[in-house]
Amino acid sequence: MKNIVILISGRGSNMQAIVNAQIAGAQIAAVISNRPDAGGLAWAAERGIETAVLDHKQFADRESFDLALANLVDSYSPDLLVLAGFMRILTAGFVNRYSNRLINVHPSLLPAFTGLNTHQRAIDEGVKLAGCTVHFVTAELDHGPMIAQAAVPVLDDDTAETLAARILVQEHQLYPQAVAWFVADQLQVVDGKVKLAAQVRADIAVRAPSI
Ligand SMILES: Nc1nc2c(c(=O)[nH]1)N[C@@H](CN(C=O)c1ccc(C(=O)N[C@@H](CCC(=O)O)C(=O)O)cc1)CN2
Ligand SMILES: NCC(=O)N[C@@H]1O[C@H](COP(=O)([O-])[O-])[C@@H](O)[C@H]1O
Repeated sequence: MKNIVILISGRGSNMQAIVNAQIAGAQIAAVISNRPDAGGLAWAAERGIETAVLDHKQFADRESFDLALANLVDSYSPDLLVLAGFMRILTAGFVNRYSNRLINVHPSLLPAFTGLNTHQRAIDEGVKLAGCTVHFVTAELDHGPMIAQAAVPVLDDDTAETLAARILVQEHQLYPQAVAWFVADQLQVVDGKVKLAAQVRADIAVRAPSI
């Protein structure tokens, strides 16, 4: 059984999708928010999942918040730390504690549109495809090794809200799948890129057919 801790900042719809997926081999140890008013906290608590709040506004700086957050997270002995609508940029010190076991879902087709307001920026740029990316988190914002992506069309009459809603449907399918791959040890980071274990075996077979 792998322990999963999920960090949220708001409604937590991706957290809900992961919980509802009832992933074999996964146990949601806790849901933690940096915002006391995060709607996802009540949703998780109503389902018997342990919740906690660490209000970033109560800390003098990012480093002290991240240190307290790491101590809280580590109290649940996570095998995997999942960012699900978590809206704080994490320090290198925090990220490096969870190398290759810290993931995030970002609402764009990375490397396009890192940061915030991705939907409006995609519309403003006139792109015809948008989507979401699940990736390992590194110190450099939204630049970690990508695990999976899903694309949706951008329609002429899209608003940021309509595009966000279309992408969210894909997030709710993609993120639980990515978590399930991690829990089943199907993910490997090779030269900074993520390969599914089966694909890694296939790649080796192609390069060395004599094996
Ligand atoms: N070191 C990293 N930290 C985080 C990453 C990452 O890849 N590396 N991913 C983000 C998630 N994210 C986009 O997917 C993201 C979240 C928050 C922000 C941001 O600018 N936050 C502001 C506050 C915004 C707010 O409170 O509404 C801030 O932290 O000052 C950008 C991108 C999670 N962290
Ligand atoms: N940069 C992080 C970011 O923008 N994350 C995005 O927040 C939305 C709400 O998530 P939620 O419904 O799971 O709380 C989701 O679209 C997620 O991709």
